[in-house]
Amino acid sequence: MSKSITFTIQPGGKLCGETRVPGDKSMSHRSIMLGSLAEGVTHVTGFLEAEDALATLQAFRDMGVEIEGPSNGCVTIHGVGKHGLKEPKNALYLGNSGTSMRLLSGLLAGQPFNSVLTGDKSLSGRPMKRVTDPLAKMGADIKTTEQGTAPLQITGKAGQLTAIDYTMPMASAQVKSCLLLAGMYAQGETRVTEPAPTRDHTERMLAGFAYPVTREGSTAMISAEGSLKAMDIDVPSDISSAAFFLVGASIAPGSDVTLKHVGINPTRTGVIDILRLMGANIEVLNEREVGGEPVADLHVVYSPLTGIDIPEHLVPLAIDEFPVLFVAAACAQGQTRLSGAEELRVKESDRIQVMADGLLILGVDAQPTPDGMVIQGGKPIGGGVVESHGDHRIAMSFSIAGLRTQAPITVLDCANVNTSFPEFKDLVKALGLDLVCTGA
Ligand SMILES: O=C(O)C1=C[C@@H](OP(=O)(O)O)[C@@H](O)[C@H](O)C1
Ligand SMILES: C=C(OP(=O)(O)O)C(=O)O
Repeated sequence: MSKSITFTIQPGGKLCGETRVPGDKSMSHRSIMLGSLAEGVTHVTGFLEAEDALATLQAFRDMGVEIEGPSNGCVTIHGVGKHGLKEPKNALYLGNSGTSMRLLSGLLAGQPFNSVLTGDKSLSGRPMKRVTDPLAKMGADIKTTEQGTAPLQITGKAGQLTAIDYTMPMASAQVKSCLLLAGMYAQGETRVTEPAPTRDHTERMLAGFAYPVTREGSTAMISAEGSLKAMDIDVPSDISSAAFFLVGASIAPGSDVTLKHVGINPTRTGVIDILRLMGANIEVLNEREVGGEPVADLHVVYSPLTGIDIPEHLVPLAIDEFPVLFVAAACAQGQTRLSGAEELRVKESDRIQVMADGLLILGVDAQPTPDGMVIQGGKPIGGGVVESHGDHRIAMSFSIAGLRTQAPITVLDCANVNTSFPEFKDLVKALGLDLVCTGA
């Protein structure tokens, strides 16, 4: 991947029009995983054709699953059944994708073959003990580096995993999903309790594939009793990608944007709640249910924002949206304070430090704290050159900031936008952002 892609944004634009952002990344990963384990043929539409989801797709091809596509978001998966995966010939390379690595570690722990999971520089620095420790309690054998990072060397323990009753120390859908997938191969009932609600796409999709998974309060439960029946999946647009337009339209006077067919699962809509608390004008229209997931069109019109103390219960429900919410805070009158979000430090980059560094370059008073940020907003924002640190959400967030800076902003190292949203620059330009992409 080239490091030399640069986005340069001229100030003063606004966003107007209608668009459909690409498919949900979390659901795209899970559609490949569960479709591969199902009996029969699963058809997926709306699949996210971006590097992270494609890494998952390639990993299952490497384990012998026949997968057609993707073509225009359509993927056909010829499921091999719960016990049909084959030993991959080489290490499974998962690129930048934490979701792929953590969910696969659980799934592969109980297979009758060994496997190795690797990733790029960013993924190779992210904590994996959060999955390998509870998996070890189930009888898994997974070696990490001394720092608890990838590569993960998995010795398959088919028939030897036992269920655990585990309370997660952090609110993580990746850890929960990893353990539920391991629980499909473990003796007894695996119980995973979350300290706060996290995205529940794994549970919903398992139920869609007719695999028994139950819930008691904050505990999800699964066992090895069951099989997956192929189904058709329509992946809605990713609210995490829609978030760039929700913030962009909210901060740029004259904006008026409609985002079609967005997934509004309540475990994902923290960004709407937070923006509304700040004074944003967002309407949720045409609510419907598609394949077990709520979907709607979102209409957002410019509205002056005010700083708030972000309620901590909303943090896991907006976890990937904080980089762009920091941009909203920089444009909001008064102080915005985020706490309880230390997880942001272990994403594709340290999203607290990297955003604070970039905002300071633009002249925004942004004070990082161990678990969040305090931003004094509402003052004029300058231009300048900021680094994305190879993190897709940082690159797109600073591009959106260009709607309100007083001079051009240049965002370096933007190739990683392909991780989750390759169409970003085209869609945002079509709605009115003056963005020029240079480099190759
Ligand atoms: O389960 C998922 O698909 C994801 C869960 C979240 O990570 P954590 O579970 O580490 O919070 C999120 O940040 C990530 O982008 C996708
Ligand atoms: C954190 C993210 O993804 P992952 O953990 O799958 O790399 C993200 O997309 O913002």
